[in-house]
Amino acid sequence: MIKVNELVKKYGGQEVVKRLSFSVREGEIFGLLGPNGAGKTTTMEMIEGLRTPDGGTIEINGIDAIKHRQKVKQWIGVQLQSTALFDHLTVKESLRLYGSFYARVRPLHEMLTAFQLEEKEKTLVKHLSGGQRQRLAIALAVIHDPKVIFLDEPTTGLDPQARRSLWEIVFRLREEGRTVFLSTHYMEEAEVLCDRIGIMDQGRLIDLDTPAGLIRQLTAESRIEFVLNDMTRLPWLERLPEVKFVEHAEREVTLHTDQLETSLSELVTWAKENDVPLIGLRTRSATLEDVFLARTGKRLNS
Ligand SMILES: Nc1ncnc2c1ncn2[C@@H]1O[C@H](COP(=O)(O)OP(=O)(O)OP(=O)(O)O)[C@@H](O)[C@H]1O
Repeated sequence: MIKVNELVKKYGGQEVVKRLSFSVREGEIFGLLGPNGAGKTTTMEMIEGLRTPDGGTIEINGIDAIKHRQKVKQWIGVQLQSTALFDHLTVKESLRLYGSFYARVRPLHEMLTAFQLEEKEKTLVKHLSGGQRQRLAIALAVIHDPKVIFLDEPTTGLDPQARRSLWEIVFRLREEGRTVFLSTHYMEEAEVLCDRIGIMDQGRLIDLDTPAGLIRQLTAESRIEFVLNDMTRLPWLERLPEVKFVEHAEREVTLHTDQLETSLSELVTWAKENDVPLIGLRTRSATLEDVFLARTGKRLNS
């Protein structure tokens, strides 16, 4: 659906998007994940036709999106920043106004229902909650029934409940057969929402895969943690099957393993046979946060 090849953007001679190449498949939710300043917005806005690239090509639905901006525009929907909405219009008036820009639009009542705004149709935009504003901003972006929808950090600043309600809406966009291209700096959001994720840092795409695929790439997949009373037992733990190495901070022990189930069942059997209590036993599997740390050397939300 979208093909980007060797995309470059410079500001004042400095490259902020560096020969980026990737594809977004039809009907998927694709996410760009990266810290502030990684170049996500610049990349999205070049694809949307709002900024002109300094190099590379962009294809949308088989058409050169740089040469044929107008043609491509009808297929795409771009979520406005919620600050760009008109505060003194009601929800209904906003939908009517944006609808008037297009020859063919989705019916008003359908939009109000789909975006859970039925009860707010007569409310002024300035009186909406953060979540309602975001839902309206997305409704306005899909009023002309586009094939591809761009959402730039759609849940930034929302509380967990409003965030979840927005995720439902994004899933529905995919169910309707649309392609969703979003950016986020929330790990959990990327993991729950996206079919595939491109990790972006300093203008480059450093990895691209499904969330599970990214996590699988990590060697030390899982950890088993517990408190050990008798530290003389430590050498036995190192010999347990599939345990790669053992760390400890005072009596808090961490076993690193590629095969969580095998190591865990061997550990429990060994502990029972030797009457060793495993205090506060718990397991932890790798997350996208670990992937990000391993690939970039830094934490995303620090
Ligand atoms: N119009 C501009 N003129 C000059 N520099 C810019 C402009 N827009 C962005 N930049 C710079 O380009 C880099 C990438 O910015 P961009 O907004 O694309 O990153 P981002 O990943 O979307 O970050 P954020 O999550 O903060 O929105 C940053 O260093 C930013 O300061």
